[in-house]
Amino acid sequence: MDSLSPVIGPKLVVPLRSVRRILGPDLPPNLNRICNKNKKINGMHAENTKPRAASSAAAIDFGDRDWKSKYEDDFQARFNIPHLTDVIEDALPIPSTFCLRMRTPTQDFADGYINNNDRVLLKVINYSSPTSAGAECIDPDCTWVEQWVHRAGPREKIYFKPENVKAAIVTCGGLCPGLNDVIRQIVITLEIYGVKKIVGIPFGYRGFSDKDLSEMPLSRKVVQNVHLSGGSLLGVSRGGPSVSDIVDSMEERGINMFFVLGGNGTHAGANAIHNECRKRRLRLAVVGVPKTIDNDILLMDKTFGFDTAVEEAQRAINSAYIEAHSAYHGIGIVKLMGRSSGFIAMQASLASGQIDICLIPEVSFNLHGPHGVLRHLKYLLETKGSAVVCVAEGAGQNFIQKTNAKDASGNVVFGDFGVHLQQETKKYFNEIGITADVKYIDPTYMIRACRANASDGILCTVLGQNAVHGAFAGYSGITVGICNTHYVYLPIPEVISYPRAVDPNSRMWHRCLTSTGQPDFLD
Ligand SMILES: Nc1ncnc2c1ncn2[C@@H]1O[C@H](COP(=O)(O)OP(=O)(O)OP(=O)(O)O)[C@@H](O)[C@H]1O
Ligand SMILES: O=P(O)(O)OC[C@H]1O[C@](O)(CO)[C@@H](O)[C@@H]1O
Ligand SMILES: [Mg+2]
Repeated sequence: MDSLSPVIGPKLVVPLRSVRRILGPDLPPNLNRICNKNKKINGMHAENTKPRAASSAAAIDFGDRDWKSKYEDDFQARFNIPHLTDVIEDALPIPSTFCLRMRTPTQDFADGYINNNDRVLLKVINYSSPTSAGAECIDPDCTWVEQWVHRAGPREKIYFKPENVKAAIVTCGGLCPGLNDVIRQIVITLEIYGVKKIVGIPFGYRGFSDKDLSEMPLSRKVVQNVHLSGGSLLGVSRGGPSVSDIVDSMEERGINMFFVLGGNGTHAGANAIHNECRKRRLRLAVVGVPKTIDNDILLMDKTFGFDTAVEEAQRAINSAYIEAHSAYHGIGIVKLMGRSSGFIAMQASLASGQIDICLIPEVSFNLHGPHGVLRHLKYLLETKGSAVVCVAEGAGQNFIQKTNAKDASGNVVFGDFGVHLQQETKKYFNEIGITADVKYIDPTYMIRACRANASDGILCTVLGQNAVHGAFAGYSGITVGICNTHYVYLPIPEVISYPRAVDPNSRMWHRCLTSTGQPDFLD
């Protein structure tokens, strides 16, 4: 991507020079900030996933009277959801075997099927100006452009005979509250369609290659109460066999419906598996369910487990607050998950109202110096007597020695900034001769192992059901999500082209700053 190209909204790339051509050299301050911010974010996440190659939006000529309709057509093509019939022309639909159990079905009460042409609007704010807070614009005038995505749900026609289906479920990456709820709902919904052969692949993609691991037969009876505990009934792992080995194994096992629960990495794998299946012309549906406690998947309102994490984090924050408040010059530090995205830290800080400083990977800060975090802690002790800090795990990595260590999936292993901050805080107050009682709480794995709360329980239920509806409808290479409170199907590449991050220019981050009252910690 042209390093001068700002990303104004997700992946809508407008070359900066064309913005400048229209607006002149002086960009509105907001747009300037957007440009700078995105350069920073793209650089920061380069290790993980590269931003998608500039789409045709990069070549938009705003002088063209039809640019808007061309953009909308391009968007529609990008968000088209792949279907088995794209490569298997003779795949014929049959009437759905899914029906709601009504003792007295009436004509008025439709079967509840979704029309294939139903769409959901992805963006709902019509920004009147690029300078409007948090504006996501495509052109310099911030013209309203419609971006429609496919509505999820059961279809009247299906592309699999339930008696011929062997469905497999896998959970990959780290744990996340709600995994069991999704597994449970997939199994229950498959059975309602009439599927008898349902298996779990143990310990992520590794379960396809490790000869000691055997498939776990699944049924409503097996999964009935799994949602009452956290973790994954199937186990999780990072790393594993190659895509072609996975597809070989699926062919051997006779799997023709594959449900993949995981984050960005898992979805990259799922999409590669889908492409390999297409290459082999297999009648096999691959459907993802985004699992990321960090909430770092693009375009969705949220991912399951995130709400639970924010809720559970309150206990740690409250403990840190009580410790800090009860000590003479107490400072509480809480570290929360978020490798490259500070959503949990931001939302947990907002929810608690007890945080004085929230540090996230997306926003740079100084530790030392007249405007640094430590100096502000001193001010807080002087004025309030105590302070509570919430840090996302990916924050402040520039202060820590890099190790080059990677996990089995190739993700960079981070240093512990929470511990570093604790040590630096102690050292700082020691050096300036002020008493400070520093307590550090790292609740990350306790949070991740929780069972889903009620709101995540509902989200998991709907996502699990829709994953099955999507597979039966013949879609493959898709994932399910919630956009503007409606459930949708999205093509996998569009949601994983880079990890979703907190926008430092967003209303939500501004609200967080308003709530904590923290300065910007920059010189
Ligand atoms: N680009 C890729 N292509 C194929 N498979 C991949 C790719 N990236 C990751 N994977 C596989 O996906 C699985 C999970 O990846 P990863 O460990 O990154 O977790 P994740 O899905 O991103 O979830 P989390 O949010 O917990 O990190 C691993 O088995 C890994 O080998
Ligand atoms: O220690 P593990 O299992 O590799 O998982 C840690 C990672 O998982 C995540 O929660 C994402 O699932 C990250 O925030 C974190 O870095
Ligand atoms: Mg990952």
